[in-house]
Amino acid sequence: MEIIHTISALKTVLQPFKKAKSKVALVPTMGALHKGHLSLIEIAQQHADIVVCSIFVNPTQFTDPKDLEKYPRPLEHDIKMLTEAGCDFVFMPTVKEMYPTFPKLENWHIDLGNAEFLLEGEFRKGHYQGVTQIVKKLFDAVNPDIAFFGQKDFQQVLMIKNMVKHFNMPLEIVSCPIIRESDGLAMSSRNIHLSNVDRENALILSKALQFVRDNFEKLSVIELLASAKEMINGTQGVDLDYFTIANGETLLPIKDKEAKNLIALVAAKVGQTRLIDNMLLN
Ligand SMILES: Nc1ncnc2c1ncn2[C@@H]1O[C@H](COP(=O)(O)OP(=O)(O)OP(=O)(O)O)[C@@H](O)[C@H]1O
Ligand SMILES: CC(C)(CO)[C@@H](O)C(=O)[O-]
Ligand code: BAL
Repeated sequence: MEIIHTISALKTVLQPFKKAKSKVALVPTMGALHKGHLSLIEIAQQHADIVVCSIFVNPTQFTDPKDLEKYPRPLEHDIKMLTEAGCDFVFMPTVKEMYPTFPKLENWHIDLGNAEFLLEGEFRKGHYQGVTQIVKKLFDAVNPDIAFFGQKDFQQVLMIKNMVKHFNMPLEIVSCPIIRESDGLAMSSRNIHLSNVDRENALILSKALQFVRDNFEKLSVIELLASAKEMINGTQGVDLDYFTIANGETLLPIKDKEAKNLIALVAAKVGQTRLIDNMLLN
């Protein structure tokens, strides 16, 4: 695996593959890799000839400076994992490489639709402008044919698809299943911050989602939401931001269960760590 730090070096190494019409995949990450990330690499390998993984902790998508500061950066571990996974290139730029005027921020604003302001967008204001700003730069640097994202960040996939439409970018966006620990906790780089007690408490998120999925036919939306919120609010040390059953395209809460493409989404602070999770319902 080759490690690349600059956009120009990346373009140079990828050029022969483009010329040969090889299919190039991009898996964007912020590092601190776990099996969830590796599953994206594996799926990318099944769809493309060349897989590029980017590792970049993007400052413009963080709304909480403490969250940015303490974001884990175990680079050697990440390189070892990607090498073992057979990834072809890892792109690890500096902040200056991606944002030449940093700390002065570039102007960036695109219309991502109303869903930008819901759920994560409500609790992390401006988050999806920062996400789409860096993902556009990564797409421009790699020029991939296909890019892979996790369903764990469900709203992020929607926002990136909207960004791709906005710029008419000729690439395919693939959403990949959530990889969980054996007890149900969704894998996340931030899980590393959980104490033993937090780790135990965090299970209530996937349990509440599973409850909703298991009882979706039996109970009304009101009953499902009441029970799920009761489960979470009844767990000490867990502070719920939202639990919703929403339309998977608009992210608006549903009133009845008739529609297709429904999803339950949750975000909560467990101890000092904010976690998100979701499950498709039909
Ligand atoms: N458990 C998981 N299963 C599948 N994909 C995942 C999982 N966790 C993260 N991903 C995906 O990996 C990509 C990179 O995510 P990122 O580097 O932010 O990791 P993360 O574990 O989501 O970290 P955090 O949630 O703490 O920011 C994203 O597309 C994300 O959705
Ligand atoms: C897509 C992404 C790499 C952009 O920084 C990030 O939001 C992530 O890891 O999900
Ligand atoms: N996994 C989404 C990136 C973030 O939390 O900022």
